Formats: sequence, C-alpha cells, structure tokens
Amino acid sequence: MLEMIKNPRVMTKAQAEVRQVFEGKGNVDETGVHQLKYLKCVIKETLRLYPVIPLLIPRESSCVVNGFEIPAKTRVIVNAWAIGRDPNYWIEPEMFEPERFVNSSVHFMGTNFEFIPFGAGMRICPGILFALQNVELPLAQLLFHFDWKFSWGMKQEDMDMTEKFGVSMKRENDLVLVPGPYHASITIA
Ligand code: HEM
Repeated sequence: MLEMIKNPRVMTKAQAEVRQVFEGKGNVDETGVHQLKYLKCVIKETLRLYPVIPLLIPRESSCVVNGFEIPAKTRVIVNAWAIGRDPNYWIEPEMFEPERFVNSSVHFMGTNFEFIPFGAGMRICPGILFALQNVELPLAQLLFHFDWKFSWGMKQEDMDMTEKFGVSMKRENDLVLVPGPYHASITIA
C-alpha cells in the first residue's frame, strides 16, 4: 500500500485490473484472484524490496560457494534484502517497478537465486501458497472497494520510510491512509 500510494501510476493500474476482473460482482472473492496478473507483480516487487525476513534463517552445512569451501558448523547468513537490490541482477534496483516481473519467468519459488524472499532449497518456506493467499485477497479487496489518499495534510515528501530493526521487517510507525468508498456496479444474472 505504501509503495502504491507513493507511485499513483501503479495504484491506478492495479486498481483498474481488480475492478475490471470483479466489476459486476460487487465483491472480490477467491474465484478471480488468479486473473490479477499485475497485482501479483506488485506483490513480487514488494517482496523484492522488502523481504519479510531480510536475513534468512542461519544454516550450518559444509559446501563450496564460488570456489570457497565453507566448513561444517560455519554459521552462514544469507542477506535476501541485499540480493533483491543487487544492481548486478536488477535494473534500477531501488525503483518500485512491478513491470519488471511482467512477462518475466523470475519467481520466488527458490530457483532464481536473485529473488529469494522465501529462501531456497530444502528449507524453503513451506507456507508460500498460504502466505500469498493471505496477501492477494485482502490487498485486492482494499483496492477494489476504496480509493486511497494520504492522511490529511500529509504529502509524498513527508512519507516516513523508517524500518524497525528485527528478525522480520516492519515499519517503525503505522501507515495512515484515508479510504474513500468506491461504488461498484453489480450485475444481477
Ligand atoms: C509473506 C509471508 C512469508 C514469508 C516472506 C516467509 C518467508 C520465510 C523464509 C525466508 C523462511 C526461511 C527459509 C530459509 O531459511 O531458507 C521461512 C521459513 C519457514 N516458513 Fe515462512 N514465510 C511466510 C509465511 C509463512 C506462513 C504463512 C507459514 C505457515 C503457514 C510459514 C512457515 C514457515 C516454516 C515452517 C518455515 C521453516 C522451514 C524450515 O526451516 O524447514 N511461512 N519463511
């Protein structure tokens, strides 16, 4: 929501998609969520810039990485946050640009090592599908039913991006936005 309110172009595009898919129904439900291709790109882009667990869970294993031998019992911590912003792999990495995932096969299922918000390999997050359902549906509902604005008196340049230090990445302060109702038309079959 934060990146979309900062980038009205993205908000408008995501909202248009959701409203186009669910117009006539008057509500968002699970049946049409698979059609929300752009919204899925928005979620991917969010996970690239803001991986929920920026430093993946430490693992111990003996292996060879780029010719460097990692002996058993070495504590290795993978920085998923830095990988998601690595300019060797991402064009303009600091930009919030969901279009980079449109027509791209890069996914977070653990085979594209430049994008690992859920980890990779044997210990990849087993909750990926459950997690996505719990993001896609509520986000689509928020976009379908409301037009969003900054809270009163706030401007784009006042946007507070401070993050809280911890195992999972959170905002330091709440994001306060003002919803305006959207009146969807309902088609009765
Ligand atoms: C957006 C939401 C979520 C994100 C970004 C996320 C991310 C992660 C990451 C990065 C790991 C560590 C993987 C590694 O060390 O390589 C992990 C592990 C794990 N996640 Fe998630 N997760 C999410 C939601 C969930 C949900 C909803 C569940 C359960 C219903 C879940 C269950 C687990 C479990 C059990 C592990 C440990 C797996 C293991 O060590 O073998 N996660 N998750």
